Amino acid sequence: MEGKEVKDSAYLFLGSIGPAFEKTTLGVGDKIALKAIASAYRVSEEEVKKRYSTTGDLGDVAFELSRGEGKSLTIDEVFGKLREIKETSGKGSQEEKVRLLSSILQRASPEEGKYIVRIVLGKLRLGFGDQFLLEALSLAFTGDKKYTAKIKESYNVCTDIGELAESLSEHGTRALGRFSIKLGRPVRSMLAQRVESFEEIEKRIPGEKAVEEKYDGERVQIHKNGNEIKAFSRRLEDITAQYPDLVEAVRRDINAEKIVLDGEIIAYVEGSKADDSTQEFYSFQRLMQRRRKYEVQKYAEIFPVAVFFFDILYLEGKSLLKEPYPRRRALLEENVKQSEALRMAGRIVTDNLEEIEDFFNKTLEKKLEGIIIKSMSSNAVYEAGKRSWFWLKWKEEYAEGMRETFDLVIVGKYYGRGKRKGSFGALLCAILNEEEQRFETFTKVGTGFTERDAKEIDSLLSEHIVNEIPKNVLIKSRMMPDILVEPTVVIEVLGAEITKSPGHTAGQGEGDTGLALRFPRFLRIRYDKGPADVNTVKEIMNLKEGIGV
Ligand SMILES: Nc1ncnc2c1ncn2[C@@H]1O[C@H](COP(=O)(O)OP(=O)(O)OP(=O)(O)O)[C@@H](O)[C@H]1O
Repeated sequence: MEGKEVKDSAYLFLGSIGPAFEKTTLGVGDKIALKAIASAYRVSEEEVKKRYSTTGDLGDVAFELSRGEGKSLTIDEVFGKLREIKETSGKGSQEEKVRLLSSILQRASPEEGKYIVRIVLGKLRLGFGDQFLLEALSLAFTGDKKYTAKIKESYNVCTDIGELAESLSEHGTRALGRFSIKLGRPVRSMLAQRVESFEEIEKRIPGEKAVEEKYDGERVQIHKNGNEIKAFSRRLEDITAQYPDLVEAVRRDINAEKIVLDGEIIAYVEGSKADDSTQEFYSFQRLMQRRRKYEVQKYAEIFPVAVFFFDILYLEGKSLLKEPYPRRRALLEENVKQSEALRMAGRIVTDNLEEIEDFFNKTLEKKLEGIIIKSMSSNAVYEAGKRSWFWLKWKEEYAEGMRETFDLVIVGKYYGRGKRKGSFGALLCAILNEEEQRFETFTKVGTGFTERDAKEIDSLLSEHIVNEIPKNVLIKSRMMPDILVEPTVVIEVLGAEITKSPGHTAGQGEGDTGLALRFPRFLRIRYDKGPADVNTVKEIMNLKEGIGV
């Protein structure tokens, strides 16, 4: 077998007549298949129905009814006929599909008839999937199974199984590693590894890293080739028809002629009033309302979406898969003109874990899921189809390992930054060191407040503002808040994890690192408690040992 025959049979093995990203359904349902079987084997439709109700598989029915009259078919014949069936459309197409299917069944052996019926119905179950086929290709065209992993790597980039098989049959192992991204043929998405603890982030990606907002929607790879725009899902399906609004936005606002962008589609509305800096991210369920065949336009208006781009894979004829992430991000920024529907994933670049924590807390405030941490290293290429250590994911639920509440006293306040400038930012909170009789900072709380809470806290604090750090408070200069207050107001906070931190002073003794509470969330003001009633350093140390953090 060679060339085109290899290509076509690779598709057929996977029960299709083309690559996953092309629309290959034949438009044949049970009704058409039933009629074709009846006509091919000259039995009544009733007879076919009866047998179908006992076997539950029209392929088996064809096998039973076939009298073995047909000679063997060639791959070329089968493939050609199936393509013809697919392309028949319009008036009278149902009858034509019946006729075409019937004619090929007449010429098929019983076994062939069985599989042809299953393929046209999209129900081929050979009991093996892509992986098995890749192994078979390795054995057939390199003489050894050991190349399967390498073939799989190529398959992540060349997702057209037919093209891959054909190329292997012609060039053997020389075909490997030669594939690149091509317009109209999506590569498999790069995925992120999960880390088990916040510290692991630093271990996996030491030093400077990018931290991006993580959107919970639908992964999308957009291919623009002049006026032709296509959108592919993570499973490589063509989802262009579902998002006419995004297609239009790409046509209008992306100037590059040939470009491939990677991002996440999310149900989203930008704050509409001038003074409104809010962004509204909606649930995944809401986005799924857009997954429909009919009334697409109407639903596009009811459920507006935006795509948040975080990568660029191809630009004007050149693959960017081997370019490092910082370079790709720079090119992405150059080529995406932001609009309401086309956005860039929000991010910071930092080597400071506390900043990452702050950024994470802010993403939760926006009702996002978490963060993706990305390596800035020069070898951080786009690893198509891989769960890569160049990308780490950290979600709220990972931080929920420990959930305890703490009573803390407020010693300072930070203003909001950026868009939230001047407004309520975060509170610097402390616990009591009984031995030293002072308050030592333990965490910075920036989430969980309603607008009313924020106002109430502001008014309570207003009476206690001071110009210098009070004598009974220990704050590191790097944590200096915008406003200092006497330790008076007590709040209850939910926290996830106690860790060592160079920024906080709680229990630091002679050393330089104190204890800190990670992922704090404001619960309520404790009017009933005074500063002497807050948690003590001793209690926190016991708790830390008790839970073995
Ligand atoms: N800024 C971003 N960078 C990379 N991926 C992002 C980003 N924002 C959202 N994502 C999405 O987050 C997904 C990973 O998160 P999550 O663990 O929630 O998804 P999953 O489907 O459960 O796992 P995975 O996709 O890693 O198999 C990515 O596949 C991608 O679709």
